[in-house]
Amino acid sequence: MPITFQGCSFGYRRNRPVLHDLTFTFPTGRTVFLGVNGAGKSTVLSLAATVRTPATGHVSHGTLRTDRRSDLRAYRRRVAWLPQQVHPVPGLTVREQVAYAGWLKGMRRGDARRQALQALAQVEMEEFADHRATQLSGGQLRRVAIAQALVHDAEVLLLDEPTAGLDLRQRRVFQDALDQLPPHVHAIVSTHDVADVETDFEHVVVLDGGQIMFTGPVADFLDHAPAGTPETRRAEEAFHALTGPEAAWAS
Ligand SMILES: Nc1ncnc2c1ncn2[C@@H]1O[C@H](COP(=O)(O)OP(=O)(O)OP(=O)(O)O)[C@@H](O)[C@H]1O
Repeated sequence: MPITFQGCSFGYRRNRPVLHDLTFTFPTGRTVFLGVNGAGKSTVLSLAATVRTPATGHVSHGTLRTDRRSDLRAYRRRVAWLPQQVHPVPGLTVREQVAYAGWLKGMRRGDARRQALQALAQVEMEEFADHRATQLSGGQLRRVAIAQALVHDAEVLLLDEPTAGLDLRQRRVFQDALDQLPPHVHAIVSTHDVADVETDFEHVVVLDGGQIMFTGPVADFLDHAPAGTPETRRAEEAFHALTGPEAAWAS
């Protein structure tokens, strides 16, 4: 089941609105979420994660709506969120931090501890399970945060720049973890890295100035690159064609 935005508007205090009456359904499967700095990607993901509340409208997953208090608990169990800023929890080991994330999502303590090890293995961090989370490098901490998103059986993963700061090998490990998700689990991954869009994702969503400029399969996205663009630059050029000055003018 997809995540749907219905008439969502949102602005940070006193600033001009970031989203205005956004109505949009994210594709299912593995979706890459693109946009220039400040386009509104993190804002969209945080609304879908119920970390922020839209001024108007709501987000839904199936019949569950974020504006119905009685739905919130069940909605949050279905949705996992990896924020851009990741913080270690002082005093907790890596395994405890991941298990804690699962417990917050309603898992039993024992299940959360067991699943935490499995999630850490998915990001090659099991050897750090007993280390203090505060002693990790930035990239290691990000991998722990990915494990936090994977630990409970969410149906939608909202991952905000999960590979920022990861080395090439760990980017591949992350991608393998995405590839191994069960078919009913959907991932929305925001990134500035368009190089591997074709191999790693099924769908593309492009946001610009809080508006959806494109949504569709990767092949259709790549078709926006000007004719004659070399294969290796098609994703980048397609992105520029959709978000460049002319695209902004046309909208
Ligand atoms: N906490 C905040 N307070 C005020 N304004 C904010 C805050 N967070 C984001 N903004 C503003 O909201 C707009 C959208 O920001 P957002 O972080 O959602 O974009 P983004 O596409 O995720 O950008 P990036 O790629 O740089 O992470 C920007 O103009 C930004 O300056």
